[in-house]
Amino acid sequence: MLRIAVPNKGSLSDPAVQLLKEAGYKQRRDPRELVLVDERNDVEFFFLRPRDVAVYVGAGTVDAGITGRDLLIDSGADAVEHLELGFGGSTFRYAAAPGVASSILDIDGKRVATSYPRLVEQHLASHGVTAHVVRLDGAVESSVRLGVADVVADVVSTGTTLRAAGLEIFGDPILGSEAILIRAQDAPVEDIAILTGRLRGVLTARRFVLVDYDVPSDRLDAAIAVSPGFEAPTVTPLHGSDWHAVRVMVPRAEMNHIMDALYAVGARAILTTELLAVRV
Ligand SMILES: Nc1ncnc2c1ncn2[C@@H]1O[C@H](COP(=O)(O)OP(=O)(O)OP(=O)(O)O)[C@@H](O)[C@H]1O
Ligand SMILES: O=P(O)(O)OC[C@H]1O[C@H](OP(=O)(O)OP(=O)(O)O)[C@H](O)[C@@H]1O
Ligand SMILES: [Mg+2]
Repeated sequence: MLRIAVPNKGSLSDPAVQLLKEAGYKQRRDPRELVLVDERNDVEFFFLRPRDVAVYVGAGTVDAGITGRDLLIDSGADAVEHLELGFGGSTFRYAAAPGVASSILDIDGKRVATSYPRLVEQHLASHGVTAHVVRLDGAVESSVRLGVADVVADVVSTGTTLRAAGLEIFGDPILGSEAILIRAQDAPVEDIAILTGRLRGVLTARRFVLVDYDVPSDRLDAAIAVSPGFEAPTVTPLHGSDWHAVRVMVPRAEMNHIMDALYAVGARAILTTELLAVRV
């Protein structure tokens, strides 16, 4: 039975559970459940602290897990990124009071507060900067006001928390992070092929929609040129007429522009449908 680690709390937990549900897996009803067996899919889910997911995967006690790229790097675990999951996006940045620092080199000799000490130590070392890293559990932004650090290094999403603490981002981003599926370094990729295929299927279904339209046969090539589709469009002659019906996968973000362009070349009865899951 495949063993998968899922974040039990924090920003990654709800979207991870939602993704697994859409991929056809059973998920827990009670947030106090620690383990859930999905017999039908031959998978066992372990609900773990997001920070600990990489530790278990690295130790090989679970086959794969969902975590953040920043958490994976900070864990130092022997696990590798397998698939980007398209949620939980953030950047990891340095910040300080205005005027204190403008580049990473200005951190030299200062105190840096963070909940991601390994990630920050690696980053400082790779730039030849020596600093004193102060490890905190959270609410890192308060460390400057409270006098335990000169600089913070933390997850930034909207930047609201930093602004509220009177801090300003400086230097280049340390990391761009998002939720990822990880696996043990030397675990066979085939073991998680079905899981990977299902997750990819949901991610593709979220990015694309299905567009159907009818088009006069002499406009067919022009219409196909507007949206060539994922591979090639499905084209069917309409009975007793010189029209064709076309079905094509279109990036969700382009959907309205493509519908406008199809209408302009003579397509009619243009319909867009949501996809639930896809195998390509
Ligand atoms: N706004 C955000 N705040 C914190 N983490 C975020 C945010 N957006 C995305 N993430 C990602 O979520 C992961 C951190 O999740 P984690 O559960 O450890 O912290 P959290 O969401 O801040 O929850 P907690 O309330 O336990 O601090 C990281 O991969 C981080 O990049
Ligand atoms: O850029 P923003 O949109 O403001 O989000 C980023 C903030 O959110 C998280 O804190 P969280 O609320 O999880 O508290 P914590 O620091 O105790 O983890 C993170 O650690 C940052 O502080
Ligand atoms: Mg947090």
